[in-house]
Amino acid sequence: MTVKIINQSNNPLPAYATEGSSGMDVRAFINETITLQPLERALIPTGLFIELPQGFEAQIRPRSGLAIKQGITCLNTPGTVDADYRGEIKIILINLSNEIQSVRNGDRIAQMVIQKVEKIDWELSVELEETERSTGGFGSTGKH
Ligand SMILES: O=c1ccn([C@H]2C[C@H](O)[C@@H](COP(=O)(O)OP(=O)(O)OP(=O)(O)O)O2)c(=O)[nH]1
Ligand SMILES: [Mg+2]
Repeated sequence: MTVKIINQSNNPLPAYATEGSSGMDVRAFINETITLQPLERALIPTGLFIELPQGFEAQIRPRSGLAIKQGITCLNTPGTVDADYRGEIKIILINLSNEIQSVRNGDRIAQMVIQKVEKIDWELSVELEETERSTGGFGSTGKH
């Protein structure tokens, strides 16, 4: 499947790092280095605009390396890019470390996973089918 993309940045297009990668790494498109204080968040531009077909979404997910090395993650993970969104894709990063962190132009700050999405119609009911779990949740299946 091909998807239309506009790239207003000076960075390469989001790309799968390996043949088996689920996500394409997405790069920051910024004029100046952004510094994030502990617990500070920032909306980081990418310079990217996409045209997804109906029935798909793009998820914006954190990168594990950034999370473990720098404590940087996506605040709204997984971010949802709707199929009908035509604006610039932006990444909401937050610094969950105790140190000041920097984001530079071209840094791979997140990854984008393209997913199929089902849409449904509600069938308003007063009763639901019984199951083994029934209404049990929140640790109801055991102690460990
Ligand atoms: O990490 C993200 C998440 C969302 N978006 C864009 C695409 C998405 O289609 C739009 C709206 O996102 P969302 O539905 O999560 O935000 P909202 O607060 O519900 O805004 P809206 O009322 O515009 O739907 O913002 C991004 O660029 N990056
Ligand atoms: Mg919304």
